[in-house]
Amino acid sequence: MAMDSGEELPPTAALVLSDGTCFLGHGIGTPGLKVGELVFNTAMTGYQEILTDPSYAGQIVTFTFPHIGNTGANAEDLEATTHAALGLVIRADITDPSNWRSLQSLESWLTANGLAGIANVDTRQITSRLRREGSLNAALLVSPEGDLDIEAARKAAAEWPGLAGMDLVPAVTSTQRSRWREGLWHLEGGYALPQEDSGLRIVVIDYGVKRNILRGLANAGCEVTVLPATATHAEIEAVAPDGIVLSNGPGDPAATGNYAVPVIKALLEGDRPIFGICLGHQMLGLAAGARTMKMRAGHHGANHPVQDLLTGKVEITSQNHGFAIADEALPANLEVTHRSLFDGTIQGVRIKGHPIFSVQYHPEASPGPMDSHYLFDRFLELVRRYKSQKEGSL
Ligand SMILES: NC(=O)CC[C@H](N)C(=O)O
Repeated sequence: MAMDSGEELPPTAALVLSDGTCFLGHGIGTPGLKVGELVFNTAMTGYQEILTDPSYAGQIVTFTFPHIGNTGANAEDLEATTHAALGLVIRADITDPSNWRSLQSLESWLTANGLAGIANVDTRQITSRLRREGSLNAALLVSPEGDLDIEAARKAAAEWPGLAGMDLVPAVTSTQRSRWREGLWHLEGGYALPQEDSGLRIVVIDYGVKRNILRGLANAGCEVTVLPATATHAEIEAVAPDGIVLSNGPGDPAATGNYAVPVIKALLEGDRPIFGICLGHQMLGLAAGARTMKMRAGHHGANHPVQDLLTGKVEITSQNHGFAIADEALPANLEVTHRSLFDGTIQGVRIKGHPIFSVQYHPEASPGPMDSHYLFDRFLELVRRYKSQKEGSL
């Protein structure tokens, strides 16, 4: 194996694709075998937020940015402590940390959190293959002793069923109702206490929610209640929320059909504001009667241009999805509000005549630009209006 230094070392990791292609490299993180879908992410920052986003459950992330490790690892950039990405594929050895927030090196954090990785592989070759041929399943094998059973990895990759049809929400959702109180991280160091109480009560249904969605709502002074993905319509009503957020999450939206979608369908009959994010957006589409599809290579990065069709404005967005609402057979009551300027796919919808909308991307960013934060304001404005109308009619 050719290391960056030119030194030849025996390989301690292998990445074996489902078509049998094998990349050898330097193992990092936790030894063992991980099998999942191989995706690539083009973000230049935020590797810890990416790796802890529960939407990545069942996936191995190839980073196209070559310097991974320079911010080390800290306690603030965790998007969740549940299952998330299985591991990572990087071009060079992990860079030494040189950031004031770093508490430990990326390598020791990976090991402590059970993530596997391979370094010193040609990430450009992997990425161009995934772009050309679409997503592939892969096995990531790490063994510090170098006894790599490539055949076992090849078999595991070939036999992995793939994300289509796979429901991974039960592996990442919270099991109990809880309250979220922490605001957004501030550059001065530390989390902001939520702003003055806005009096708005928001329920977030947790399909694998990222903490920065919860922080954004708490920061705006909302009372945030997090409910498990299996929450029934009655359990949601029992909180008497002024607005509902359907969170991001992993796996195939169509595979959650027997619990989440019927509940969302019932919520659509009501008049409460609803905001869907990523998996939540896809499931909102399903509940409204649309179809979802598996994309070829998906969108994973922090620089995806999206046009808001209502204002004409273009925003640069943070994205992480492999499924999307299909353009075919859209129900008449669903209006497309946002589209990707990369490939024209649907990036936002709203239910005509109702305060209900959703986006395919991540308005909370983490990592990524903050262009889409206005969507939280748009949602909270609808929530405020709903609450004052409700109080006015009492
Ligand atoms: N970030 C998300 O919520 C991802 C949604 C879904 N699992 C997809 O890959 O399309």
